[in-house]
Amino acid sequence: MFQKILVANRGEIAIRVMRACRELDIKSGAIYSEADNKALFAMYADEASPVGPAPAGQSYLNAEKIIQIAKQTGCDAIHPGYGFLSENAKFAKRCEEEGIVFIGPSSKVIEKLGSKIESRKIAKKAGIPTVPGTEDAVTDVKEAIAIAKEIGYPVLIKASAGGGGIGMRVVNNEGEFKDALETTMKLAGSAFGDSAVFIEKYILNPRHIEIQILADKYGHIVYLGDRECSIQRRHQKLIEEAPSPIMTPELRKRMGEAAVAAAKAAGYENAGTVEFIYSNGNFYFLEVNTRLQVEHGITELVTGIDLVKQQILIAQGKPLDFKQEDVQIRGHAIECRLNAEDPLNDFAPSPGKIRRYRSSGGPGIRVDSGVHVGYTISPYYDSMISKLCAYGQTREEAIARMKRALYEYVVTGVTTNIPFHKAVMENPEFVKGNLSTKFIDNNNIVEA
Ligand SMILES: Nc1ncc2cc(-c3cccc4ccccc34)c(N3CC[C@@H](N)C3)nc2n1
Ligand SMILES: [Ca+2]
Repeated sequence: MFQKILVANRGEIAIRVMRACRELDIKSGAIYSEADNKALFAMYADEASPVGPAPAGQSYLNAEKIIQIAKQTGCDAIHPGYGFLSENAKFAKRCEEEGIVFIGPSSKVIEKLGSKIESRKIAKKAGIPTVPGTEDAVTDVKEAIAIAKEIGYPVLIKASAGGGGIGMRVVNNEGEFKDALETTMKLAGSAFGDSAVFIEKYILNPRHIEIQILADKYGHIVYLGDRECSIQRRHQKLIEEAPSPIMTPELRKRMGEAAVAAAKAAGYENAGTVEFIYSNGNFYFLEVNTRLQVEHGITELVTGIDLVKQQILIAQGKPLDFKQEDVQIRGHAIECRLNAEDPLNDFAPSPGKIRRYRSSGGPGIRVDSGVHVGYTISPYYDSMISKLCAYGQTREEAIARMKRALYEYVVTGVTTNIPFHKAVMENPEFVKGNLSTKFIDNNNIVEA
């Protein structure tokens, strides 16, 4: 049993992990930067240690300082949350070297799955549908053009070490290729320290559907249903739901088993998400996210399984205490990410001090918030205020509850995207479940 876990993150996810620790009777340690010294998560933990100045590079990304704090405060394990160092193989390896349990997959698996080229090979070998494209990195434009001719334009050039849509470039014809290939390789080199790129057929207007998996240390791997994450802006997810409006028991079984096969082939342990794109009845493997995701709460709502507690139990060497057939998807859950951003200023973060704050409640509502009255949203980090989740027996009930909860939510002092979320909940295409990754582009969402 762990006595104490260091939560190497901030805001709502830090509180989320600390809540799981408290329920498991495990002490929690926080790290906080100078910008977060009055933050809720730092007060919530059993112990809080300053980790450095506000810039993430000097605080939440300072691997050696975090490991030093873990050792000095007697932590057995570190939970990285999402973002920051959560998918950083070097950090996971340093934890392993220092005898501190990294709550997640092994550093080797994080490294392997951090390469999209490697991940595609694993998926293909496991018989999982992948997007038509190249097996390996391409460097030679002639070779790339030959492949593109074979699979047909438009194609995507993707950075193997990329994430969240960074280092992705659409190529519509042969003439564009040379420049697109060179710029994408250069960008990948400078952004990720790895200029390897590969080619995929560009699937137009797909849905973005992902499968949650849990794997213990004894080879038991289960999938915990699906999440639709198509409503995003510049690869920032805004609204997610579980299950996907187009999901059927057969499709869920096919995608779930594909996700488990990929995890098995990769030697996966702990919580992970296998990302797919879906179009015209076909789904294609994209990548594996080797961390707990922001939107994990909607899966917890429809399965009743606490993913963070499962992560901690798995990291302690406990076998899963349930099987695939025990997993039931019941009802429908929607998550709206409430951000301090100004839709009239191109959704730029709108940092500032929260003057009045009252979050929603009542039947079927879950709020994961990291803020409070008087809290200043920092310009140094993401502009998230909270995640508002609404659960219902049906999608219609979940939407009705989300509309009510958005009506109840009061935040003044900063501009928020609550009006955007209200407008989506009223949007006929959304209500019909007609989603795609082009939803925001295709529907001019008039702020309510
Ligand atoms: N071959 C092929 N075709 C269409 C794709 C569509 C996406 C995609 C996924 C989710 C949202 C998007 C928004 C704008 C553009 C693309 C997307 C995509 N992503 C986005 C980030 C990363 N998760 C992979 N890969 C794609 N790959
Ligand atoms: Ca990813």
